[in-house]
Amino acid sequence: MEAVIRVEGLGKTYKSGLVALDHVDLEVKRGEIFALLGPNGAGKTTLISVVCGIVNPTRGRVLVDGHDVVREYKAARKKIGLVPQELATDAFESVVDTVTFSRGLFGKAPNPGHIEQVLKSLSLWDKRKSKIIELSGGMKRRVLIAKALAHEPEILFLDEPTAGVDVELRRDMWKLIGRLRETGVTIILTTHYIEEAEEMADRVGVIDKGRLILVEEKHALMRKLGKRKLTLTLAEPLAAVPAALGEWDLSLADEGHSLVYTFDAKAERTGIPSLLRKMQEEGIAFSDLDASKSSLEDIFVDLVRKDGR
Ligand SMILES: Nc1ncnc2c1ncn2[C@@H]1O[C@H](COP(=O)(O)OP(=O)(O)OP(=O)(O)O)[C@@H](O)[C@H]1O
Repeated sequence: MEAVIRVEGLGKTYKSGLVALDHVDLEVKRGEIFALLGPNGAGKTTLISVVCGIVNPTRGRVLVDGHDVVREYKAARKKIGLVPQELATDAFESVVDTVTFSRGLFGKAPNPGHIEQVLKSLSLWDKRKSKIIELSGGMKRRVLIAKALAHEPEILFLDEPTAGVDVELRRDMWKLIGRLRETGVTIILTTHYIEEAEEMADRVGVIDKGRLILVEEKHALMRKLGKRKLTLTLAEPLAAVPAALGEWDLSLADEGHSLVYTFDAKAERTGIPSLLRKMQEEGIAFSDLDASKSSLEDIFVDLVRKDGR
């Protein structure tokens, strides 16, 4: 698929000397949902801000649909809708005026039909005449999305779209993002909820300390790095993993009441039958067992921990 965003050798050093981005290369494909994951302070917002032309890069360049974000700022920015973390808008304006104004900022001709459709899709139509200040936090979040969609962008950036929203609104937003993708919009989101990336993303990028440490198709990532776990509830608790079971990757949990065996999700031979045989030989009985797969969250935590070493 064709790249709609090209990030080449991007670096950002803030005046304080802090290196927020360190040689980032990335291509985002047209029509995909790309999730950018990373711990606090990793550089996610800085990267989005450079791509959106809000922060100037120190090195490298960004092309948005072929337009350089610095030299051809207007043309590049017109393609992009940005949903920031915080609402910076006139609290005393009405919803419909705020959203209509956002469209005008990009030099687009008025289109009340489009604004109506955006407001309806975000369940804001009934509130269109309300002042922003009168809305709940979740509704303000919807207004941010409506503003970003007002000028019919081809690329939508969502910075922490569901931070602090309730479960219902989160599900609604996921549905909305899914519908936008169906219309061909490219979506880039940052999130701390790995579940969100697991639910929606086609590809995942992990950023840590300003470096993009991994970009991978989500399912491939989960296949490649996923681990499976077998948890055995022991009949009698153990103080330590017995030496006789040293050849398996075992740990104790639940104050010695559970034995956890971690193994490669893609391995042909799991090692479970031999482990169970050995346990029987050693007289270690279990009363229950449970198998699980690692989530994207486990994989992410593991990656960032390894990067820190
Ligand atoms: N204007 C600025 N001046 C100086 N340093 C900054 C500025 N903006 C961000 N930083 C620093 O750059 C680093 C990256 O910040 P950034 O906001 O991009 O991270 P993030 O991944 O979005 O974090 P979070 O998940 O907490 O939102 C941090 O160390 C931050 O303190």
